[in-house]
Amino acid sequence: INDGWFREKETLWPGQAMCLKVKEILHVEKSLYQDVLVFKSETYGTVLVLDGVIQCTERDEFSYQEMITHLAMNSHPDPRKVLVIGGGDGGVLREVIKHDSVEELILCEIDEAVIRVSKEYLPGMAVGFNNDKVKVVIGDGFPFLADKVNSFDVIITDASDPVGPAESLFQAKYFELMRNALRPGGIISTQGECQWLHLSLIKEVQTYCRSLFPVVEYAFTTIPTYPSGQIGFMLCCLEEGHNLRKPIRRFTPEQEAKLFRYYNAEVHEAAFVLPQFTKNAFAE
Ligand SMILES: NCCCN[C@H]1CC[C@H](N)CC1
Repeated sequence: INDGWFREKETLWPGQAMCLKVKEILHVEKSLYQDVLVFKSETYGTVLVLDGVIQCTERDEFSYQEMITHLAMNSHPDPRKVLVIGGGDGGVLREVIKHDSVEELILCEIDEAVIRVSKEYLPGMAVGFNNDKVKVVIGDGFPFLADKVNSFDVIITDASDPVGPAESLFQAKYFELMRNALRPGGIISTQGECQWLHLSLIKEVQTYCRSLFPVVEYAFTTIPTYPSGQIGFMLCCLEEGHNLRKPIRRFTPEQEAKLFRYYNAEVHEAAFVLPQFTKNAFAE
């Protein structure tokens, strides 16, 4: 941070950097896994930064949290057992519990500092922890999944980027573990990076997902403070021929107006409509 601006300089998006004007630095810490920074921005509310990368801001986090969650949850007929890998800020938990069908919700986060800091500085996201359906495990999602079989209806991997603690969550083996942990008809939704920046990585992930799942789709959402203003999701389903592009469960427009700020049934469908350059890359 200099001259009062935070600059998100990162080799994963060379030659560009998102800047946010800083009002006040709230917390700086070196956790067991990463550098943790929380600051109050001038125009995006409180911001959580891990290893110099923006994870969420109060003003636009809902776009990512709602889409990574409801694209999967509304594609499943009756999601009862849900697992979140990562997601220590609590935002995905807040979204999952909007579905009454959920009986058991486990969150496996490697870094307790993220949960602690989110509870202190991001109450609007950490609200997800205040629910008796939620069970929190502090640990690495990779070994956590290693002994899970036929256990979850939906698995959401709310990861940071594939450098640092989340690196293993982008490997083929990890997707195999998620597949084995799913119950029949299970669905996974993972942080799928950005088509403007990481098309080769997305293609790589898509290729090994296609070797593991009968249905694999990429969707994306707009979010101002992520690199290039948008982020994608890889959605996979174990059920042959299942069309993930249309929600099979939906809330009424009145419920959507009350429950969401980004997601709705039309946005669900629109999220899978891809620009030609991405379609061309995926067809190669
Ligand atoms: N719930 C926290 C979201 C983490 N998602 C990622 C953060 C870092 C970004 N470059 C990509 C999305």
